[in-house]
Amino acid sequence: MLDLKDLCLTFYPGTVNEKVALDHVSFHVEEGDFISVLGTNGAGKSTLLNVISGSLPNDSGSIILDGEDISSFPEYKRAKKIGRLFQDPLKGTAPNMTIEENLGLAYSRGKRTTLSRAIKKGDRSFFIEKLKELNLGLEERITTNVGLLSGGQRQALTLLMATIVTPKLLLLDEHTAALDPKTATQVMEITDKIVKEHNITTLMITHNMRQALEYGNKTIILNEGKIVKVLEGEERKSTTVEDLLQMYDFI
Ligand SMILES: Nc1ncnc2c1ncn2[C@@H]1O[C@H](COP(=O)(O)OP(=O)(O)OP(=O)(O)O)[C@@H](O)[C@H]1O
Repeated sequence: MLDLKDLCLTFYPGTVNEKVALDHVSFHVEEGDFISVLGTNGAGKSTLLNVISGSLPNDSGSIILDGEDISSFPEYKRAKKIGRLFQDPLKGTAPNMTIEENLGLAYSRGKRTTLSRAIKKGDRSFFIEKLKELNLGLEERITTNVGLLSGGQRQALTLLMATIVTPKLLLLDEHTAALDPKTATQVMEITDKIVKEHNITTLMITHNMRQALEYGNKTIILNEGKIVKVLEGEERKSTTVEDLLQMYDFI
């Protein structure tokens, strides 16, 4: 589904601030893989997701998504295939628009349309069904402005918006890190349910090692812009948080 081939990116090359953020990253992601991405601060995790989504240009290498080389596509074109969530629940929604309007825009992603046309007759009942699945009572608040929602409610809505048209790839950049532990667990469970139901190929950055092992089918560890460990199958099943901490000590 996703092939990363020899991706490189250096910030401020040739200066005293030169920083190699991605160092010949090659990796193959199978369709339906749900991969947790670990690594110390500055390891290159967000840069990797930024390069895949097109918000940062890579210096060299290529990105093949669903058989298509998207390396030269601008970010807006990739956004038709890639859903993305950030740590900040304020990103990804329009606060002065209602839940319904936000969902309408997300639902018409990739189509040239006006807001009034984005929300068509009959969509409301579909949106209400989708909101019910979040189990947060948002279906009762469809005409509420998104700016009035809590961080957790907003993050769950952003997740729904990113997946209401099933993306080829979902990129989650510490999307539960800013939430309190109970809400973070709730949003993580909603994420897992949506990803599994639609078999969405997903990369999820997290600093939560328990979460990294509990969710998804593979874990990769980045260090200094390189993938230094891939955990899957039996090895991943038998890996504990303590094992991961030890791995961090050795990288
Ligand atoms: N836009 C940028 N301009 C310059 N340097 C950058 C930029 N983005 C990232 N970097 C640098 O590249 C390196 C990798 O950063 P990145 O944000 O990808 O790390 P990370 O693994 O996501 O870290 P964290 O866990 O702290 O979020 C860091 O040294 C960072 O300072």
